[in-house]
Amino acid sequence: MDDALDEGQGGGGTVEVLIPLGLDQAYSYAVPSGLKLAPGDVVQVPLGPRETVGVVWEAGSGRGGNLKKVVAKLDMPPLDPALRKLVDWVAWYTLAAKGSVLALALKRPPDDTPERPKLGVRLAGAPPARMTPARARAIAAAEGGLLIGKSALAEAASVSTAVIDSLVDAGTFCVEPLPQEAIAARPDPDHAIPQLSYDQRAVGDALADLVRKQSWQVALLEGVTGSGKTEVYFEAVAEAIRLGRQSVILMPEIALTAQFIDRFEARFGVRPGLWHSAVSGRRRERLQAAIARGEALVVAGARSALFLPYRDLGLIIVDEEHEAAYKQEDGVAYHARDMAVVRSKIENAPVVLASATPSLETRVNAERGRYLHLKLPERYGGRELPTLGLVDLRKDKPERGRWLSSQLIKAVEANLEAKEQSLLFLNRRGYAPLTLCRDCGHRFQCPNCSAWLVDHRFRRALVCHHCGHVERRPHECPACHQPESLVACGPGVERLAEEVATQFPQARSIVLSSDFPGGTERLKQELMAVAEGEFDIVIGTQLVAKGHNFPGMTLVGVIDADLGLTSGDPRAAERTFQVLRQVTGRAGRGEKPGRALLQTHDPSHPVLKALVSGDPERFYAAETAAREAAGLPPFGRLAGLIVSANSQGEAETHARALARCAEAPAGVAVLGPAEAPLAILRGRHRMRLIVRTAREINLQDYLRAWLKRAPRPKGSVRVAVDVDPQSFL
Ligand SMILES: Nc1ncnc2c1ncn2[C@@H]1O[C@H](COP(=O)(O)OP(=O)(O)OP(=O)(O)O)[C@@H](O)[C@H]1O
Ligand SMILES: [Zn+2]
Repeated sequence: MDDALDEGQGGGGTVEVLIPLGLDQAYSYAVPSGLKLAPGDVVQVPLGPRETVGVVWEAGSGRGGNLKKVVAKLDMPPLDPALRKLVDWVAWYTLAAKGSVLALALKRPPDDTPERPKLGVRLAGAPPARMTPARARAIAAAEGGLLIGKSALAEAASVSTAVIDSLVDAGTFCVEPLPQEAIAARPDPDHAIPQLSYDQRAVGDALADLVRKQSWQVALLEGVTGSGKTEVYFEAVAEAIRLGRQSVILMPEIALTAQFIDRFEARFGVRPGLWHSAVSGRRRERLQAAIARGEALVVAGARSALFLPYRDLGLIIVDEEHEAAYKQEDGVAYHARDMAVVRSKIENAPVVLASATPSLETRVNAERGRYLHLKLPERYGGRELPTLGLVDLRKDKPERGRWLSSQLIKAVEANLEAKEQSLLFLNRRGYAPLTLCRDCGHRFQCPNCSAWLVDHRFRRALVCHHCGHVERRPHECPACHQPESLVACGPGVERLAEEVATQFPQARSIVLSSDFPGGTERLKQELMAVAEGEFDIVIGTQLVAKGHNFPGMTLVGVIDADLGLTSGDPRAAERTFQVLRQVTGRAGRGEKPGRALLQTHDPSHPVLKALVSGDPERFYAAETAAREAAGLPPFGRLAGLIVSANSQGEAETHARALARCAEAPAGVAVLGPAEAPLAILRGRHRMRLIVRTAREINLQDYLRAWLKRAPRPKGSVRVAVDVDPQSFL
């Protein structure tokens, strides 16, 4: 730098700064003299009338000229080259603006609720005037004057926390804040070494080897439900800890339950660093800093944990890699599993994709030798996989307005008799998916979307599952004003619960669904209560399908195995296979063997036949052949373009203009435009185009060139590109 140059000339040269907004390019700024900047530095820069945060993406070539100047360098860890490369890569792949991708990496956790210090109690004063056995136990447990968490003390003394409170009131105990929990205590790889089975040991060793090699490799860990995949990938995590390198375990948000954390703690002695939306902003901020310093050795998080500033990432694990929840649907449409593979390559580290039902893409990669294929074909402890049977609903027909076949009812009764748990699975929230007027046929539709409103009795409302629109369920039909004429059509979990209560009045039953008040905290409690055997019958949506361990569960009844097979979505068969295999895999994980009954109107459907045969190879082979024949992923590439606008006319005009300037060289097919299956969403009209190309065609280049030729969207028109679409609505 030449300090002699006068400031107005931008004595410090220039830098290209990327701003975390929907902009694709970095902007040039002058560097004030005296300020030293390097790529990755986080800076404050003027943007229009305001100032904003940005990241130095590269050194500039020019001399300041009349450029605006960088205001300051912020005291934040710089984005290292690996993370910058990931941002560039994700933007290239998804066609999202680079600034939008940067926002994922630079996002500061919300500055929300301050971390509440947890309170503990300590023995401080004289015993209370009135002594009870419970009080005496609590005092005895607090002997020695240590500061103990209130609930921990209550548990140790087997008293309720009310007893502790009463002793605080009496002055026997005093209350003090507990010392702040360490955000990233060092896990001990040898805290509790498990006794692995022969198979588990072989796979665990292979994974630990990959970590030791410190080079890039994708491994598919395919193990049947209950085979101990978690136990086994913990071996790889342990190895990374021994080497002092960081690991990240990605999970679908909902799988980050108390059960997982407890297992981690039992294995490593401390909790992992947790990164998901329910963790307070302050905690996440501290964790982020600890990650950047390399102190947090293991992070368990939802998909956004992929963009954290790891200092020395030595291992990535993607648990339940087949989960659709890994695909972000709004904003930057990235698939966290695929981007995890990208990040592991950039970091030169192994990545483990774990699942009992891998995605077809991953399966094919493993079969063709691109990924290492590690298998756990048996359940741990010699337990058998559940036996699966179909119930033909055409022959064993439930009564009108009911959904349990006589075979399923008998099976549940037998289970109640034997004091074993049953799970009834129905992937439909609410009471009924459709409400109509018996007299005039009026149906309740969302005013903003082309979707029926779902009756939610617990909430006393009709709800749109796409935009969240809520209205009261009226007493009369709004069209013909006939009172009491509205009828519910079809089943939801709430309605099934009603049937269960009538059918099995003596049973303790519970509905588990994501839309009840109380959020994830309540759900965690409920899942725990189920695992502890407090309920006989569990009624649940796909939330209960995976990752949970209910030792007393021996029967799974699938109410509607056909649901999802008829959607016309190219992944319908795969999705159904996965969810049904996962949910039936909840049965028989404890001492007793399990079984599952699947109710269907189409018992000869290939997906159901493959499931019942117990031979997943049969399904994968047939589905692989079908995809190959149709040129669908992973044998071809796919992208969806959604053109949306405030009016049908605008959306259609633009979609047609877009289609007209599409080229179709050999190996490229452009389908549409057609109305999207969800033709109106949140008041916006939607048209869809699909691009399918051969594998060797560079889909991203093709799309970019096309969009460049195409007319700019005007007025309310927006074009959203979705590479590797998972949802086809
Ligand atoms: N080596 C082992 N020693 C003791 N317990 C084990 C061992 N391996 C597995 N288990 C137990 O078996 C059960 C199933 O293991 P785990 O949850 O890891 O299986 P999974 O393959 O992840 O199953 P799913 O795919 O259904 O989630 C757990 O309760 C786990 O603690
Ligand atoms: Zn809606």
